[in-house]
Amino acid sequence: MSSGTTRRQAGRSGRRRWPALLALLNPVALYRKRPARPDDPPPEALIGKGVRFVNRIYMLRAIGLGIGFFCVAAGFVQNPVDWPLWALLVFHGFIWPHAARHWALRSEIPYRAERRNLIIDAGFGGFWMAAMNGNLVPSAVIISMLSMDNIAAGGVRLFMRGVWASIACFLLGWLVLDYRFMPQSDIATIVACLPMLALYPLALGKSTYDMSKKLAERSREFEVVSQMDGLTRLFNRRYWESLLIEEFERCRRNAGRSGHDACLLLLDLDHFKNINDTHGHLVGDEVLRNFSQLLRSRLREDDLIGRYGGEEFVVILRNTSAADALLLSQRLIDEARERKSGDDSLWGCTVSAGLVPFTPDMDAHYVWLQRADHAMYCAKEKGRDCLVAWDAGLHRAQAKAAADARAA
Ligand SMILES: Nc1nc2c(ncn2[C@@H]2O[C@H](COP(=O)(O)OP(=O)(O)OP(=O)(O)O)[C@@H](O)[C@H]2O)c(=O)[nH]1
Repeated sequence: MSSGTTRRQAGRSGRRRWPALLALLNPVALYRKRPARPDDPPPEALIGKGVRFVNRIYMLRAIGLGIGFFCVAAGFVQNPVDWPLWALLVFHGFIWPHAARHWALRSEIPYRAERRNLIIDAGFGGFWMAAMNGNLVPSAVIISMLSMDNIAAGGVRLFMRGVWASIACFLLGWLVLDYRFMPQSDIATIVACLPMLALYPLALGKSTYDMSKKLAERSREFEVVSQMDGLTRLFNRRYWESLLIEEFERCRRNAGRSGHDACLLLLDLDHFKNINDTHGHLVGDEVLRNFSQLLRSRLREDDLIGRYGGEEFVVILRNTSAADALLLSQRLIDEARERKSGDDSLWGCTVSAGLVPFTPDMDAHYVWLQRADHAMYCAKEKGRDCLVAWDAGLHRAQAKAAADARAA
């Protein structure tokens, strides 16, 4: 891309950003209900959402307003006020946190109600500034703590809404109370603000840390779930193929070195459709789960087992020689057959399998897979319930079949 194009694009996106920034300075736009976007969840999906958010903010609010009480109280001692303001301060410091939580939890959408409570907090902050006649230290401490809350809870938009709420309530306080600008803070007031300065950021930091830890755990869980097949809890095809590519590259790098062999095993349940048709899909699912369990119990941790499709399973036998892989695969097929007369957990299903050791002549990982597929189909053709290992003869047969297909 030319630098001219880049500059033009940057200019365009910059131009688009300006209205958004200006909207943050416009209280009418900030408080106007945002038009619904196509990817918004339906309103009914929001009902009951945000309980954890409410509880988290409750804890912070109880600590913050409890300590903040002493900041404002010190301001009131320095510049005395009438008892209704003291009563309002006691309410805000010690009753409001519980009332706000109760109110939010009883709302249809607790998350939204809690955001509203945060704006009310910011409004109180502005009002206390006016009530303290602009006493500088407590005003700055309270406003910065409330802003920290709002930006942490709802980003710049909630922060700016809070700023406007603070300004409005400051002006209201100015009009209602006999406001005189007295910014000097005496030493007692400054000392009373210190606990808030020291403790509140700690509480907010701890709460943010706990939340990010939980988020990291969630994203790890999601990652694991996205790699798994839901029914069998084996790797799903997409993830397993990525492992196959890695293994293929590893084998290519180590080609010729002993102890770095790997084999690919493709297993398919025979006449599985009959199980579904005769006993129903639930029994079919049970057979798939039982067979996965058999694979898991007989293979090593190191082997990478995946569900390739409906009743097809794939295994990368890592660091396994062709001779060992042959023995192991044959044992699996025998065990599946023996279950017919044993616990019958496979409902009489037998297994056909194709086995292909890695060889350096393979150009790409899918050649390995194609060969395994071909070997497995040869096992089906041989009458099922058996293992076919890839060898030069099969290679020639496949090459001939491919040439015939091309000629036809
Ligand atoms: N119960 C269940 N059945 C599935 C699932 N996925 C695929 N199937 C079924 O597996 C069956 C596979 O049938 P076919 O491909 O004809 O294979 P087959 O009956 O095993 O025949 P051969 O492979 O030739 O021995 C189909 O009926 C699919 O509907 C699943 O998750 N659960």
